[in-house]
Amino acid sequence: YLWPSPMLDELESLLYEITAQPPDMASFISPCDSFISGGIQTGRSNPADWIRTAYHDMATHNIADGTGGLDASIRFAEEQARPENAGNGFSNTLGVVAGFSSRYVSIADTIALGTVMAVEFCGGPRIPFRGGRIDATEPNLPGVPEPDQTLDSHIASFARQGFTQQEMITLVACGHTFGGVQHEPFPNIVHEINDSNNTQSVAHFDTTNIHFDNNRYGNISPARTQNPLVVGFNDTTNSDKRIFSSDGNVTMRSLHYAAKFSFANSPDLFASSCSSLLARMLDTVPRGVVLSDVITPLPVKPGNIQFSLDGDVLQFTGNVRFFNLPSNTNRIALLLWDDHLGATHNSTLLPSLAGTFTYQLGDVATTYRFGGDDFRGIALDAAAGIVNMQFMLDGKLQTQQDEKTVDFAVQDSVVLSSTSCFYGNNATARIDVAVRLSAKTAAASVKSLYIEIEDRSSVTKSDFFAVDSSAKVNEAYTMWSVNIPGSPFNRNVGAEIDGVEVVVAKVMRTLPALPSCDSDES
Ligand code: HEM
Repeated sequence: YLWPSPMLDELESLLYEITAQPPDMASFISPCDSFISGGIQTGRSNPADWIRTAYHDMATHNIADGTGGLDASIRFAEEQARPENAGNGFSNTLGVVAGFSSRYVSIADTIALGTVMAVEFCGGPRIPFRGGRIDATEPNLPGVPEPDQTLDSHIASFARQGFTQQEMITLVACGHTFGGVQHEPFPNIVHEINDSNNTQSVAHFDTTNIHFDNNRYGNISPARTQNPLVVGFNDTTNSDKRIFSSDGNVTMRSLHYAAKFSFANSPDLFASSCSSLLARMLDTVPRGVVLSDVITPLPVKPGNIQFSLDGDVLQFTGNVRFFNLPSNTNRIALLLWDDHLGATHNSTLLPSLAGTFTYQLGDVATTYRFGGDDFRGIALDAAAGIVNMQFMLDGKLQTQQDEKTVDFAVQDSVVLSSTSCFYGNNATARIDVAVRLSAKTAAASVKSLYIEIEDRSSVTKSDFFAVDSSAKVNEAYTMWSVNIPGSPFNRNVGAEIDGVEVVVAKVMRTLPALPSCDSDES
């Protein structure tokens, strides 16, 4: 995809700018025995909960009528209360992953991301990730298979979800390499285990229950496995036994004994089968939801682009991240830009404080910031403004992901003014916004400027109240103002530009220390 795209840019960061440090998502699964309320001594782990949550959310899908699928309907209490969703793993999972949703990233996308990360971080393959899932507004119909049901009903259930019998066998094996069955929600399957290292009495599927692995000695051989859904004391609930042996063990043999049987040259058959089937599981969404292409890292990614109009000067700040550049201590890095008057300019890019950083998955980010030594960014002539950026490294223009586009579009139609200020006791702020005269779209969209309060995925908008729309700041911009009563923290100035709603400025981040308005009045 081409930058900018608010949703894909955010998902790309969540997928590739991964560190195991808080507050990143990966910090909850590093190490893989992490659990929401303590470590492995509970017998439980976040990666297992996250993967089971994604499956149970998806398993309501009906391929015939397109209803259900991975749409975060599992967040509704009504779904969690169903017997098919026994246990508190779903609320535990949502308590973590939903925190990474935003106005652009759905909770359903964070559930899918959780599975991608859990599998990859805990020894498994990369699962190709697409974005764009849409959160359901009400619970889905029931439809998650339960261990006491018959094999025929399980085959029918997976067929309804869109998976063949062979795919069912593989997908269950891929999921049940993590975690286990807990006593409390499943007392008919697991007795209480009086073990201070397993306080929640979890009978694990295998001995490596916090790792994705081809458990070659487990599962198909009742003599060798500990899987409580294969060798459980209650044969009615031995669903994995019935599922794994349902084709005479052909699929399980080929997965687990690849080296000995027909897949002699495919030692990673288990990993590759799980990668593609788990991707299909995550991409099983209600009909009509269109997912993006698989998100791969952007080679060049601008970030934190902000403007502040100060008289005739448009202060322009931002940074740019390059992935996996060859190391070069003498690199000459330039930002070039085209202005509204047809001229091209350039400025040397400066190493950012973030510098060079290796992320958890091995991508090396080299980050530069725009502008001078004073950290105020680049002073643009307000009338000339900016239309497009290009980035040049050692004389070579860098391209976007399509390997041909060199332009990175920037909009300066609606920008924050440095005259924004606080009244008296900081209870009220006056936010001044400058609208570019020449921008037809901006002129047309003045009516749709607004202040918004962003709270995770909900956005409350207040219409922009124009105090003085005729005041010209300079030859290029007119000024609009609004008074925000109450705390001005976390307010965005939004605008509709060319029919697309964008956040023009994050008020507090742009102007960390607003000056007092009171001097205006004196
Ligand atoms: C017929 C199909 C299936 C049945 C009957 C079934 C049944 C179960 C049961 C009873 C548990 C114990 C849950 C708990 O104690 O919290 C469990 C755990 C689990 N299941 Fe399944 N499952 C099925 C398919 C799948 C699939 C397709 C996946 C994912 C690809 C999956 C992933 C998991 C995971 C990761 C756990 C461990 C959860 C934890 O330890 O917190 N299951 N399953």
